[in-house]
Amino acid sequence: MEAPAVLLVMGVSGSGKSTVGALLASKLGWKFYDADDYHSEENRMKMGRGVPLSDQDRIPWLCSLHDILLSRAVASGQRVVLACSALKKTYRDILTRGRGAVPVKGDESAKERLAGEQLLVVYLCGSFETISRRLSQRKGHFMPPELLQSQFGVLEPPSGPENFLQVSVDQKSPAEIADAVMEALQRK
Ligand SMILES: Nc1ncnc2c1ncn2[C@@H]1O[C@H](COP(=O)(O)OP(=O)(O)O)[C@@H](O)[C@H]1O
Ligand SMILES: O=C(O)[C@H](O)[C@@H](O)[C@H](O)[C@H](O)COP(=O)(O)O
Repeated sequence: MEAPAVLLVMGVSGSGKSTVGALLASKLGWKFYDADDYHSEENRMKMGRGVPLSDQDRIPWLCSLHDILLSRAVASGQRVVLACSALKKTYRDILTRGRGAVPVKGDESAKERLAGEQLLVVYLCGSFETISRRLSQRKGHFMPPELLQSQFGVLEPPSGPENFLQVSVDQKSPAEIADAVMEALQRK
């Protein structure tokens, strides 16, 4: 398999995406982006009021993550770790291929799309109990812990043919999770 240019660290709120993603980027020497930093003010306010985002709220955000971070970075030879909830398969498809999933002949933007194999999904899975406990202890974040149930409701864990690794976060520290991902990357 071609080495991935992008690691997409995904999972529900509180699964450890930001913490583990930053650790992985530092181990790999890759650029780290946190999708939370790219939400519109409306999206942040909505989540802050305890209302889950809809597809309509998420799709423009995911398209811009594809356009401004992933396709541009990969086209310029950068390697990137992106922490992003990416809860549904269609959201991951948008991150990988942008708004149009299928390249259109004569469409110049097609060359900026990422081949599926260039993106490896790192799925951080964990129990509601563990993640909810961690979220209730997290300070200074706009996402209210009450939205966790809806995140599990929307979650579509990756499955074949998606290019992914799955790591359980229940019994491991962030450093142990990052080490497990690094080992799995070496085996790929
Ligand atoms: N494996 C872990 N073990 C213990 N605490 C963790 C672990 N991963 C993350 N945390 C803590 O849980 C909270 C949520 O982690 P965070 O990285 O913000 O998750 P996310 O980015 O997925 O919302 C933070 O306070 C973080 O320090
Ligand atoms: O699609 C969504 O509903 C949001 O992106 C959500 O999944 C994300 O989790 C928030 O941005 C909170 O940020 P944390 O994941 O860092 O808690």
